[in-house]
Amino acid sequence: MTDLPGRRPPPISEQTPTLKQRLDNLRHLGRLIAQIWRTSRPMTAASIGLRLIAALQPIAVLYAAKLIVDEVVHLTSVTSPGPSPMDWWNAGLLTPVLFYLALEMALVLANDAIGRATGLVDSILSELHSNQVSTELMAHAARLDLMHFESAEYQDRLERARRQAAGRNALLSQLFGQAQDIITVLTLAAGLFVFAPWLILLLPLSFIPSIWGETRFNTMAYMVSRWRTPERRELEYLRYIGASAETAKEIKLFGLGGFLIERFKLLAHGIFLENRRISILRAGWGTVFATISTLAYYAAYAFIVWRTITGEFSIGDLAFLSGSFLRLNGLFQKILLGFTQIAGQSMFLDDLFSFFEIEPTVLPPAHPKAFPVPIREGIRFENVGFRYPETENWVIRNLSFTLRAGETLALVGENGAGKTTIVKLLARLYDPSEGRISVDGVDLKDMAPAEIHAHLGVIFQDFIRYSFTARDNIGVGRVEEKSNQLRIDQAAEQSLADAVIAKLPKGYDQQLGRLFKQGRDLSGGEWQKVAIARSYMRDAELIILDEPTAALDAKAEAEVFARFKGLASGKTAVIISHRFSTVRMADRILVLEHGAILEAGTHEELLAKGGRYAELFELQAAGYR
Ligand SMILES: Nc1ncnc2c1ncn2[C@@H]1O[C@H](COP(=O)(O)OP(=O)(O)OP(=O)(O)O)[C@@H](O)[C@H]1O
Repeated sequence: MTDLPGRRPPPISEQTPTLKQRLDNLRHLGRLIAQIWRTSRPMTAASIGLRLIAALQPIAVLYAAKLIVDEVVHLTSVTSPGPSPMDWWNAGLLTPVLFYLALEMALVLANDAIGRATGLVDSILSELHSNQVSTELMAHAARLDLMHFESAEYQDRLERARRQAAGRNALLSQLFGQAQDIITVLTLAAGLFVFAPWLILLLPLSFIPSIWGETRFNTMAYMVSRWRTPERRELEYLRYIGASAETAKEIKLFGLGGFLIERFKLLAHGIFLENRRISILRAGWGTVFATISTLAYYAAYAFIVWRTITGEFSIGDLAFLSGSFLRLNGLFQKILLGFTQIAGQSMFLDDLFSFFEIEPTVLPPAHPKAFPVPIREGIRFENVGFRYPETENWVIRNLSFTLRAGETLALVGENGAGKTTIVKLLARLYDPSEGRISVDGVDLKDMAPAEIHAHLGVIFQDFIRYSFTARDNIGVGRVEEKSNQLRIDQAAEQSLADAVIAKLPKGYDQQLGRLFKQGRDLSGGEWQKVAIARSYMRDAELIILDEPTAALDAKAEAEVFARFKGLASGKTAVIISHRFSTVRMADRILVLEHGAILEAGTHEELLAKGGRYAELFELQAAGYR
């Protein structure tokens, strides 16, 4: 098997990742933070700043509570100045306790406000970040080769990355929240350490088992999700064909609903069972670990109570220490679980960032040459051979021919003969595995793909039916000119799309397709005319129509071609068609078989030769007699 170019080994094999691999994945957090920072510096700074302030609040509140309790205890032992609060106030006895109460209230109020502000900043930042990831993802996908989109492995990776683009929002808050909790823990631990240093030793007992459990179950969940990507993609696909406008007709007529549902159920059930097993294990062990942690807390509590009874701690100390210990215990668990969750999430981040690591292989050369305008000699294939990545078979081998400047060349051949592949090579969507393709002597590899594409007008048989307006459907053929109505009119006229648009209630402003409200669907042939108009938007030196007229009726086809010939006069053109009425209009015809040329010549020459072309032509003509 040939290896996929631009590929790096899958980050994690079918085995559970080692500790080193897990730590390795943590490096993605740096990239994530950089990405968040790129998204919005002020928002990121605000989120961090607010959390820093909030981190100090718990110890401050606990300490205020301790002061209140100690003051109350003290007040219970003083001689009462009178029965009413005013007597106490006038005697100046209430000032400290009221001050502490006001302090605690202010701290609580401030914390509430900061919490809300943080939530607000985070939710805005999350949305911005999610948009940022999506745009970076689309921008990177646009840089990749066609090869990447035609390979199942890359589709899996793209799918995983796409899921991460939307699914990592919680990670942002979690990451920053983690930093906040760590600061809180440090302050609380410092307080605890001052009063009862060795109480801290009890803490690990309460959190270590939970950490172990969480790490394990996170990894298991990730591995299941990773192994199951192909199945999940199939589920998505089944869901799509089972319930979408494009497929409804055929699914209904073939009565495939039940079949698809069964297939979906079978696949979904397998994934469900695995997920359920992990959930049950997680819940069971979670209960055990939570019990251990509660036991540790009460052991510490009993100790503090005893020291208070013996008079070593004040009642305020008791409140402060038990409060600190409780919070510390909870926070420790939260932080460490947070770490394992973050580590778990960073495995998913690997899916996102490893997609960004895929590099295009069809690259512009260091010193790209310009596409020859106009083409003077022609386009030459010299001993071209091609295999699709990861396949053994040569789709094209030893192919040599010249597409002369100004000539219309038709490619004819059975399904799978390699016609579309030749077009992909001509457009430098792939580079040949062997041999060379040149335009006026300049190798295609010496030109930047974008430069080549700028001089091509290509319409593939599986062209896109954009759910845009009619105007944009044509205009995107050349985005810079998409508001140039004159040009759009011309392109529409040349491709006969003008009549299609004239029939639409809103003309050029009509939304096409069934995807959106008020969209209007077109017939196959009408879509094709719109698609051909798109290619006419370009000042193409080379026009390629890959089965452009398959859905057109005979009259429309004759007309489209008459115009095409008019438009293509002086331009070099390639037509792929199974219709001989189209093919015969070409200046020259290449008959392909298994990626090699079987016959070549004009329609008349090939008929006179009495070879394969004549045979196929007769076969089709007989059908009309
Ligand atoms: N992305 C791909 N990966 C692997 N093999 C491919 C890929 N695309 C096409 N092929 C194979 O290459 C061969 C030639 O395909 P191609 O699409 O060029 O044929 P074609 O002559 O255009 O056929 P048709 O008349 O049916 O459109 C086929 O056997 C096909 O299975």
